Amino acid sequence: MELFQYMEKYDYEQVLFCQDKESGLKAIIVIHDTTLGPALGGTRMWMYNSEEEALEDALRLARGMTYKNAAAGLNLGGGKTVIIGDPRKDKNEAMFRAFGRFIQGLNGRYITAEDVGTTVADMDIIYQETDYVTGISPEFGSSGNPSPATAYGVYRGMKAAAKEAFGSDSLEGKVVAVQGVGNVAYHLCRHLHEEGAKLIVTDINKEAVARAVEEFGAKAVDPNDIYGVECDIFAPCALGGIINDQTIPQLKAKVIAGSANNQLKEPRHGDMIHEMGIVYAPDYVINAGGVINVADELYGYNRERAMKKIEQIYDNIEKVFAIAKRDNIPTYVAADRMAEERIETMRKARSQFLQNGHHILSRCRAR
Ligand SMILES: NC(=O)C1=CN([C@@H]2O[C@H](COP(=O)(O)OP(=O)(O)OC[C@H]3O[C@@H](n4cnc5c(N)ncnc54)[C@H](O)[C@@H]3O)[C@@H](O)[C@H]2O)C=CC1
Ligand SMILES: CC(C)CC(=O)C(=O)O
Repeated sequence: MELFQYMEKYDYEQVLFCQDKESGLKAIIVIHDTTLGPALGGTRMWMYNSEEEALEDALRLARGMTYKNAAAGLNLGGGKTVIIGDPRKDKNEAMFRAFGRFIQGLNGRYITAEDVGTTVADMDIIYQETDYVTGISPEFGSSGNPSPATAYGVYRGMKAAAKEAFGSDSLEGKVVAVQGVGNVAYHLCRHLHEEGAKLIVTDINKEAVARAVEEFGAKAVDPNDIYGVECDIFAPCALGGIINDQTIPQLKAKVIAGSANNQLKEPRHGDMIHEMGIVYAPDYVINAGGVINVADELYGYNRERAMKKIEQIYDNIEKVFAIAKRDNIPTYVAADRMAEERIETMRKARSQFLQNGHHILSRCRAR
């Protein structure tokens, strides 16, 4: 990849490669856009096959956060980190301390949180080195693990998508196929089970599957079979790129609504599902519950206030569907339009000069 060419094409601000030999830290922090405020996005730890693959993931995820934060109405820009390594084997305290120091060096331009492969305990270690971390333990006045909040937002957004597809937002009796039953999807399955939905689940982790089968009466299928199962709703809750040339022909669902980031492998796959009449709830709009929850920490965390905002994901998804209908475009394009309009409006609103704490006249600065 020609990095600068790619950065120019999608308007990335900054890419930071962080290395610490002693702890084995190899991290890539990407700040995509800070028009709306500091870049906030989680840290993913994953066993990437190559540095190129890690960089591509970080770049895509960071840009997704710009759109997610804008569409959710947050005064935050977009960024993300990936750490190269196996979260089950390669973590150590020094690694997250070193990483925390790199974040502190950015002086608030980037704020982190959990993502796939990182936990509240990891964030607590990072917190020892930097203020710019959210989703730490509640005893520090923080919001804790963002996954239940993300799950609640996905549940609300799924109801809005069901209303669009089936004429009612009730999920009772609906068959939902869930791919990946990790941190977010476990809580999502709980909401769905409580409402009377029927669950089909898969995961590469057998224990995660067994828990969903036991607690929610879910039916388990092999990971490769989840795309083609008979269901009303497909909920991708594992990794990205799963709506692609191979999986689309298998899909039987009328709705796609799940927590995974970057679900469409390429934009054209969004066009394909649109043409098939599938109602797609754009990933970064429906999965914003976690970031809305951690962002509330910037004001002094208040769970009630955060949950009220997460409820509104239902309305945000409806707004996206309305734009898509108005402009006769696929929902993923409508979501981009909604996010981009907000960023542009705010960019213009902020174009006037504002003296930011420092007096511009040197004789006044001295006082
Ligand atoms: N945790 C959060 O608050 C948020 C998570 N997301 C996204 O939601 C997705 C899930 O996140 P978490 O639940 O936090 O991660 P997680 O790591 O707890 O869960 C992901 C699950 O997917 C499984 N998985 C991985 N590859 C799979 C495959 N090919 N087939 C079936 N299962 C597979 C894993 O074994 C794991 O159980 C990710 O894409 C993440 O970026 C988005 C917004 C917020
Ligand atoms: C997990 C969130 C707190 C932030 C994030 O990285 C996301 O929404 O993908």
